[in-house]
Formats: sequence, C-alpha cells, structure tokens
Amino acid sequence: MTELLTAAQMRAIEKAAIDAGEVTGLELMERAGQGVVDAIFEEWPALRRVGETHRAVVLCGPGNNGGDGFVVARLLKEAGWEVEVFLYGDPKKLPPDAKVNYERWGQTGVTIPLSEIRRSYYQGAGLVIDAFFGTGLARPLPLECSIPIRDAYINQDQPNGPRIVALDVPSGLCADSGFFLHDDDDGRNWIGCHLTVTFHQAKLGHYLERGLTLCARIIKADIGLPPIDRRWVRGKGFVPPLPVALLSSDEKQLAGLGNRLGKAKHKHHKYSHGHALILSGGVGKGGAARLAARGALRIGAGAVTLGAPPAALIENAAQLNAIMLTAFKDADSLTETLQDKRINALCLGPGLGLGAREKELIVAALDQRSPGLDPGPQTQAARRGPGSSPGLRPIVLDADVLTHLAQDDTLFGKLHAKCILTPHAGEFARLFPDFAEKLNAPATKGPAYSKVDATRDAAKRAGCVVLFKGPDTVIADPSGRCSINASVYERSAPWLATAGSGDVLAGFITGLLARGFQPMQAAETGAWLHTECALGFGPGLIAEDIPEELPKVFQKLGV
Ligand SMILES: NC(=O)C1=CN([C@@H]2O[C@H](COP(=O)(O)OP(=O)(O)OC[C@H]3O[C@@H](n4cnc5c(N)ncnc54)[C@H](O)[C@@H]3O)[C@@H](O)[C@H]2O)[C@@H](O)CC1
Ligand SMILES: Nc1ncnc2c1ncn2[C@@H]1O[C@H](COP(=O)(O)OP(=O)(O)O)[C@@H](O)[C@H]1O
Ligand SMILES: [K+]
Repeated sequence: MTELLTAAQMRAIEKAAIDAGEVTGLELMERAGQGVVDAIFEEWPALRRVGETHRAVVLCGPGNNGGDGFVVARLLKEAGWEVEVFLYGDPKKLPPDAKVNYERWGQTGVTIPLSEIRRSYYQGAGLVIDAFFGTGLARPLPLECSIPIRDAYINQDQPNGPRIVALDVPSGLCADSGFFLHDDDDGRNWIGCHLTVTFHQAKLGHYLERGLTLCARIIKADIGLPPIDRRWVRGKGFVPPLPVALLSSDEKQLAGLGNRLGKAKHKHHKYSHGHALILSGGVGKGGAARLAARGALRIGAGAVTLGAPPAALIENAAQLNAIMLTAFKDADSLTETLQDKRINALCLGPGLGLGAREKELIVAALDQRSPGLDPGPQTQAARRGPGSSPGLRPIVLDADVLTHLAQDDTLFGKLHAKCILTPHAGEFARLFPDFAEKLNAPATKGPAYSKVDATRDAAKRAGCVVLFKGPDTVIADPSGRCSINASVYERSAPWLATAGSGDVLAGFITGLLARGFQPMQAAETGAWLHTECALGFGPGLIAEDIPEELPKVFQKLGV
C-alpha cells in the first residue's frame, strides 16, 4: 500500500539514510534532479528531440528545493538546452548541498537574481521549473516568487507556452496539509503547474485540499531511499506519527482487496454472510435508507432488513424485493428486534429524521448489548483487533444521526469502538466545531493543521472510526491509524458528488461490517469501492447506479 509522508517524516528518512552512511545529501539531490529530467522527457517526449532549440527557465529558492533546481538546470544544459536560472535569496546563504550545486551550475551558466526576471523571459521557453520551495516551506510564498510562476502560468495559453514543472510540491503548497499558505485572500498568490515530480514517496499535501488541484499530475522519482518501516525501527529518538495510507488502485492493493472480499464466497448460507439492519425515516423519507440497503446487499451482506415506522411500510414494500422489511413503532420494538443475534451490523442516519422518536432509536441502538452476538464471518485475528468489543454491534452513523450527536453530549458519549461516523464537511463542523475551526482558519504557517489532523483528533474524541468525506476522504481510528481515499488524478470521479451517493457509501460500509470486516477496514474498503464504482460507470452517474456497478468491480478484482 502506498504511504503518504509528512515533511518531517521525509526529513527523518533522509537523515537516517545519511547518518547510516548509505548515501550523501549530495547524491540524493543529484538523483532528485535526474529523476525530474527523466520524468519531463517521459511526460513530453517532444522535448527530447535533438536538432531543435529548447529553452528552460529555472526558478530556484533559498533551500534544498532550490538545490534540486540547480541540478535540473545543469542536466538540461548537458542535454543541449538553453537554460536561464533565477535565484530568490542570497547565494551565500544556501545550505551546503544546494551551494555545491549552485557552484557546479556556475561553471556553465549564470544565476540571475530573481528581481531581474521579466515576462519576456518566458517567450519561447518550453519549460519552467518551479524550485522555489519544497517541504521546507514555513511561511506564505513571497510575492516575488508567486508572480513569476503566475506569469508563466498565464503564458501557457500562448502557442508553445511553457510547461510548468513543480519540484516536490508546487511552491506555496504546504506539504503536510495541502493548504496554500497565504496571508491575504485576494488571490494574488494563485499558482499552478502541469506536472509535480516528488521524491521517494508522495506527501500528504498532494492528496488533500488544494493539493488536489494545484499539483495537476504527480510523478514519484525514486531517489534510492529505503521504505519507511525500516527507518522507523532504526531511527533513534524520533517518534514519527503513523504514516497515512493512500487507497489507490495499484496492483498490490487490488490483489489484497480481491482476496479479502472473496473470502466469504464459500460460506454456505445467507446468514453466514451477515445480516444488516438499516433504519429508515417516515413516509416519503425512505429513499436514502433504501439506497443504503441496496448498497449493503450488493456488497455482499447475506441479508438486509429495512426498519421503517409502521406508516411507511406500504411505501417501502412497494419498492423493495430482496430487501426485507420490518416495522419499528418505537425504540422498544428496535430493542426487541435486536434480540435476533443474526443481525450483526446496523446503519442509522440516512433520511432518519430529527425528532424525539429517532433520538430514542439512536439511544436504543447505541445502548444495545448482546452477549451471544454472531460476530459474522470474520477471522479469529480480526475478532481480537481494534473495535472488536464483544457483544456490541458495529453501527454506521450518518446524516441525521450526526446532527443528533452534535446536539446532545450524552448521546455523543454513548459512541463506542464499533461505531463509524461518516460526516461530510458540514456535518463534521457541527460535530467537531473546534477542529473544524482550526481546519478552516487561514493557513499562514507550515506545517498547517490538516484534514488528517482533524480526522485523527475527531476519531480520538469520539472513540471510534471517523470517515470525513470529500474528494479527499480521510478515514481515521482512535489509535491514529489513518488513510486517504482520494478521488483525484487517475481516480478522479467528480460525478460522485451526487444526491444520495453518501447514503450508498453508508450502506456499503454496513454491508462490509455485516460480512465481518472490522470498522476501519470496512470504512476503507467501502470508500475505495465507492470510488471504483463511480470510475467504472463514468459521468452521468446517479446514486442508484453505484451499487449496480459493484458486480463489475468485483469481477475486476477476481472476487
Ligand atoms: N528530504 C530529502 O530527502 C530530500 C530533499 N530534497 C529537496 O529538499 C527540499 C527540502 O529542502 P529544505 O528543507 O531546504 O526546504 P525548502 O527548499 O523547501 O526551503 C526551505 C528554506 O526556505 C526558507 N523559507 C521557508 N518558507 C519561506 C518563505 N515563505 N519565504 C522565504 N523563505 C522561506 C526556510 O527558512 C529555509 O531556508 C525538498 O522539498 C526537496 O526538493 C532533495 O534534494 C532530495 C532529498
Ligand atoms: N469532487 C468529488 N469527487 C469525488 N467524490 C466526491 C466529491 N465530492 C464528494 N464526493 C463523495 O460523494 C459522496 C457525497 O456524500 P454526501 O455529502 O453525504 O452526499 P449525500 O448526502 O447527497 O449522499 C461522499 O462519498 C464524498 O466523498
Ligand atoms: K517547488
């Protein structure tokens, strides 16, 4: 699985390798520069054409990102390019490796102070290299730097306008949070690029917030550093936060998921695939719960029952076939139904309603204990894992339930390790106003408080898994384990933002819980499959289409 790093984690990996004598900082910088040039030629083969004049403008900053820029300048020049290099800052103050590369570049070319840059420099330039700031950005991007990048970006519309390549991160973007650091709101600092080449591993900021649009496309250059885990064991005195997993479509991940999802297919009767109970709202309000129920059934729960108020039974009966139906007059009847130990996963929230009856249903669901509960088709190991509290049913809490929880601390206090909260940004802000306020405050200093920080904080406070929705869906558990299901780049599916799509997601997760997935695993897998369904269907998708796309996704996974 791909892991996303913070700037501090990246520095620690680099330092551990250097301290162990495996590599020098200079070698890493050389490999980074070479990786950028290779990525450029692979992305735009025409730029490699011999016999044509190619020109590049390289914009260097005062740290090691600038150092990488000097390496790129030298390598392009060696490849026959005309190269102009501009430096923001005092060359005497460059850090040691960057200074060596500044001097090496100086043997073949000149470095011009950034203050002398003019728009005319971009004319006829095929490439602009943004090497102002990388993971060391600590403050808003200076205007002296943002203006030249913006000017290059404006020039890209000209015939043969330059391609802008950002080294590590587009300058100004906080590598930890994906926020563009700024101290004003008038948009002067707006920048962009056509390609981001990052080193060793992608950073969190590439997959969060504005990183999703600013980075354009990400290529990872291998600079020969070892993977993260070995470093943590060896790194002395550095206690890293857990790395964040990126849920992607790489082969390893596909194989793992296919394996996990396929496990239950040899079970012999429907209840050995679990039984999910989804609670619905009143008359005319059942659509959301029906979408969730359809999702739970398609994802493989052996049986799904929709629980509706008596008056809404006929409406639901007219629309459901494979999904069973039962009536709940009040919380007592829910408690009674929950005596059925085969019901091993619940979903409350989609279209449920905000009244007193619904609140009592939530209390009954959260309070229920069932010592002989059928744990579903999970392994012994999974049973002992986090969230495996015996006798408690896993519950997905979405939509209206999140509003109830935000309004009532006692209710919030009933959350337990087998709950999963699935808020979108508005619901998150109601449930965790302090974390949302920190998240939404202007990001002026790096590393800025991120959606990952906010979701981890929320999971810790709630004592359960929190899945914070969006194109960058962040999922965390109270131990700090965290992953991002990003619907961007090659997994971009903006058509997933359609009414009812979140209800289907809640159903997917509930179905996986019924199948015996642990809460974190169910949330991750559900979110991942949700995006895969949207990618498979394509534009024009409506919520009803999402569950219907699952069989094709399963087929692709070999399930
Ligand atoms: N960590 C690694 O393993 C590697 C890092 N490399 C490069 O090194 C970069 C990190 O280098 P640095 O840590 O030197 O960081 P940067 O090059 O991103 O910049 C840090 C410097 O800029 C100053 N600064 C920060 N924000 C500023 C602002 N808004 N205005 C003015 N000055 C500001 C800092 O005080 C510091 O001097 C990476 O992004 C990558 O490009 C590569 O050479 C390869 C290996
Ligand atoms: N731009 C986007 N790209 C991909 N997925 C998105 C985007 N915006 C939202 N989503 C996803 O769409 C779903 C919307 O859920 P939600 O906000 O609860 O809507 P609803 O209440 O209408 O079901 C979530 O799974 C969210 O992650
Ligand atoms: K940069």
